[in-house]
Amino acid sequence: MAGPSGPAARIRLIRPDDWHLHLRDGAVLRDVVLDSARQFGRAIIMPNLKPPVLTTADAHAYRERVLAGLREACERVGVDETPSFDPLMTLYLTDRTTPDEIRRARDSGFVHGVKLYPAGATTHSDAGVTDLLGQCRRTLSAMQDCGMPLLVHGEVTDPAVDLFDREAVFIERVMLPLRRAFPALKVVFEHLTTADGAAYVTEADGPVGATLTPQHLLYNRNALFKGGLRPHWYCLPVLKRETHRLALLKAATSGNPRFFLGTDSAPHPRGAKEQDCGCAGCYTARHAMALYATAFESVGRLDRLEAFASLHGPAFYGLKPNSGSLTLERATDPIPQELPLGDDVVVPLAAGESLQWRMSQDAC
Ligand SMILES: NC(=O)N[C@@H](CC(=O)O)C(=O)O
Ligand SMILES: [Zn+2]
Ligand SMILES: [Zn+2]
Repeated sequence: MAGPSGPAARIRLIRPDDWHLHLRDGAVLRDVVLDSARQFGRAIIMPNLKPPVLTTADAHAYRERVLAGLREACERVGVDETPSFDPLMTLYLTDRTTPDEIRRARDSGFVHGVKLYPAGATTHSDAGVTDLLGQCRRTLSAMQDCGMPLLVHGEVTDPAVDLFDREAVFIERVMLPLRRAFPALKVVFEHLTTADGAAYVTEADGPVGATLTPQHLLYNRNALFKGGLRPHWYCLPVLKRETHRLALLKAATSGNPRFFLGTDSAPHPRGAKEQDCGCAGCYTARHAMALYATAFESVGRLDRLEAFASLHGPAFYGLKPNSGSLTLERATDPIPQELPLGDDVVVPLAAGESLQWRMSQDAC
């Protein structure tokens, strides 16, 4: 492992986990799942399918499809041994999720979180919650009692609030009242994008954590408009100003165990992004660890990557770190212009750019 500033040719980490991942379903799932399983021992699998993953039974069926998709993907590309990959499932919280469903989820052992999508906030969120403390009190209370984390897309949907302010306003309008009402509820502020969010998570009392994506650590909102409109840099919450990026990078590399890795890798077919009303979501799974290593190295903190990627997440979720390892080596490979995605293609984040790291071939 490199010291705070020493240039290393290789870095070996405890096998990391991805605490925020969209795998989708069907042929798309089969095309993306191996990208994650090659690097990560486990991933929190987001439930925003169409229709969403509402019940423990839905989550069980989806988990089986993920595992079958991984086996098929390995066969197709001729991987001898399927990488060990544990999909940690989640339920999609609605106004109608019951306390009984929460207890069933907890008893299942394979559901590790319940996801709050404020209705209308992001991709496939129309079935989401309309009024968290008005509609979901009993369910939140059951979650608090049985230690089930609430995973939060932290943006208000009020059209009167500027898009770039929606995370900061969410803290005031939703997070603070939620944490006052349920101080022992475990909450993950997903894909944090602002200095306000980083300060909140750092200072909040009680069990609060946050995931950070590679795009929010590496890029600011200029990337959306570099030489023209760039749909493949568009995700929600949207990229912010440079001051916010620097605050997020500081949080990620601080060693504070509340901050951990969550790619939010969210594949959309090229055509769904390059159109009048393009979808939100960046595809980062293929190069995830190389992207994070590039971000950490930019501030001379490769020595903090392992804790962020492999230790803080399991500690928050009450799990052990993985037993295997992952090796990254220096490289200057360009990110491909596109990758297969079902009967279409996906354009990965930063397509055409060169990274400084790649996963070592003997790593999986
Ligand atoms: N992040 C995104 O921009 N999109 C995600 C949804 C989400 O995580 O909000 C997706 O499912 O495409
Ligand atoms: Zn989200
Ligand atoms: Zn997401």
